[in-house]
Amino acid sequence: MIQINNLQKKFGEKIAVNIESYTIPQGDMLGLVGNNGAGKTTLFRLILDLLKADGGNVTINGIEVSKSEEWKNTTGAFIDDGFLIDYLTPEEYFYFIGKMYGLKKEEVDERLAPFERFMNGEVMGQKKFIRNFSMGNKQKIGIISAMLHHPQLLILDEPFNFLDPSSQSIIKHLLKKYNEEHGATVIISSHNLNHTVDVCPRIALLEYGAIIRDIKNENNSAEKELEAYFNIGVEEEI
Ligand SMILES: Nc1ncnc2c1ncn2[C@@H]1O[C@H](COP(=O)(O)OP(=O)(O)OP(=O)(O)O)[C@@H](O)[C@H]1O
Repeated sequence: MIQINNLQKKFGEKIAVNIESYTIPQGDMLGLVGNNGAGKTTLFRLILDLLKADGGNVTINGIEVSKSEEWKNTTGAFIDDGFLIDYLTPEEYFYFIGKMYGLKKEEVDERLAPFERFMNGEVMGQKKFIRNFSMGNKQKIGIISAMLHHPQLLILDEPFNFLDPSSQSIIKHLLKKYNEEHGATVIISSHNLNHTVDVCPRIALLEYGAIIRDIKNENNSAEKELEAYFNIGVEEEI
């Protein structure tokens, strides 16, 4: 379970995150949506202790993320390609990540198998360093490496970015399956409302750093509410 308490982060005078209280129970699949600059990435960085909060805290299973390393073994994340190691090939990178979590080469291979269609023959065996891959393929490498150790908490910032339509569809399916089969908490952010309502039974809408709506989404029921929110003012201004 993730608990957010009075979490605040400012950049100068700009409030990036300001969340009084928010709970994400284990096993939830949560979509974070919000306009550019709403605070999605900053919130992820605070959850992952990549940024120091100005106030408040985040706990994962009761552990305050900034005060312990324990949650790291059971958390996987891909925020941007800064997470990757550019001078390795994807294979070298996957085995390196596997080693970190005590996985043998064969175990890594086994865990890569379900991603075969997602990789579409363009990731493995290319004899190419990660730095020379396209943005879409880097995105794939990052998502897969975040999932390799079967984390109980998976955080992906804009996982559909740079992916072609069929890869978007495959990763939607894989994430849903992962959440269901592993009982893992999965949190994604996205500007793609269709994908978000397709895969996330719960959706948090961020505005100026605050969660202004916590939407239950059953059979795409959140679609209309989200479309109404994101269309506000558009007709008047055009
Ligand atoms: N390192 C930083 N220095 C200064 N301001 C920052 C920094 N990181 C984020 N911000 C500001 O904090 C606010 C929230 O940014 P954030 O990147 O979290 O939003 P986002 O919802 O992820 O946006 P997008 O959808 O455009 O990716 C924005 O106003 C942004 O300009």
